[in-house]
Amino acid sequence: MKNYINLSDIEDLPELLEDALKLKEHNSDPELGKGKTLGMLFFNPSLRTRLSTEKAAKLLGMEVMVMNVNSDGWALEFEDGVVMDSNKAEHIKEGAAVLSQYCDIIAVRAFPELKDKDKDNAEMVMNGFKEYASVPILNLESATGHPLQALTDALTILELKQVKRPKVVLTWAPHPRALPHAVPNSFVEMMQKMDVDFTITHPVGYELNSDVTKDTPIIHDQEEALKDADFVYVKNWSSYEHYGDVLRADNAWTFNLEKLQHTNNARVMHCLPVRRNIVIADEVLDSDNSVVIHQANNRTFAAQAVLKKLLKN
Ligand SMILES: NCCC[C@H](NC(=O)CCC(=O)O)C(=O)O
Ligand SMILES: NC(=O)OP(=O)(O)O
Repeated sequence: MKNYINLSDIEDLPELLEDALKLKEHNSDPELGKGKTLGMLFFNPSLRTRLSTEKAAKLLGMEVMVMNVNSDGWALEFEDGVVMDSNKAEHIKEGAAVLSQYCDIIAVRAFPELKDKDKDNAEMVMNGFKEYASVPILNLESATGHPLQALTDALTILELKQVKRPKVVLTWAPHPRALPHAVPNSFVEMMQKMDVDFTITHPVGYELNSDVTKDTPIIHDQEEALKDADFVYVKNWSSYEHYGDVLRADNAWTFNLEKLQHTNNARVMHCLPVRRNIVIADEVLDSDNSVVIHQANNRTFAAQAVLKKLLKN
């Protein structure tokens, strides 16, 4: 694997998932990354991604360097050919090339601004690193995708499913802030690759990018969509059509016990962090149906399997 920026970078998904499961049981490669350095750059906050990826790298024997770019680094310019007379002191051309001298893999988190759809879809930060770095790039959640999260989610469903082809429902839930589409996009793309019966449910106006959802069934009646679900993935996202807008903030779509009762005693998933009693009710998060901590634990092994692939490149 040259980079892990999109799910399309995965060459053999079943093999990658199998390796992650094996690594969870037994750390078979504690020396593979010896003498190699992972550099992680964060343009946005993180708990799980930062710590699970660092842990994964260390389980492979790697050294890890972490930088919060906004607070610690020079502001980076990504536009080509500009006169750099603004507050941006360093161009991605030098920035990525210099980092490539110190790091064997560069990992980057850069959320969208949710103001200009075309700009966010252009993935300027991730693509800037890809173009000007000479080492593999690992996406730690970009404007449009969170492929490490999606790999974790696939791993979690694979481990916990009780029937060969479970019914999986992605349901929108409310949130006070405008959130990105990265997590639902990557989850949708991952479910399309897996042997699951997959449905998306959200209020009218919250359609995701149709280039992502393709022919996945979308049902606007949440109760109907949840019927017989084995897994429910709860997530907020802002409007894609009315780009970045929060169209509604009422609690009619909050995932609570009443919603759970429409399902087949479903396992409830969320990437975290989750706003309790807005996105998911306490009664669900504190129940045995919630697998959010199991999911967060799997982040380490998904990251480890991907880092192995990048190291072997
Ligand atoms: N990395 C996991 C999710 C990150 C982000 N959530 C957030 O920003 C939530 C922040 C808040 O609750 O204020 C998202 O939805 O893409
Ligand atoms: N799920 C996830 O990516 O969490 P963090 O934002 O805390 O890294």
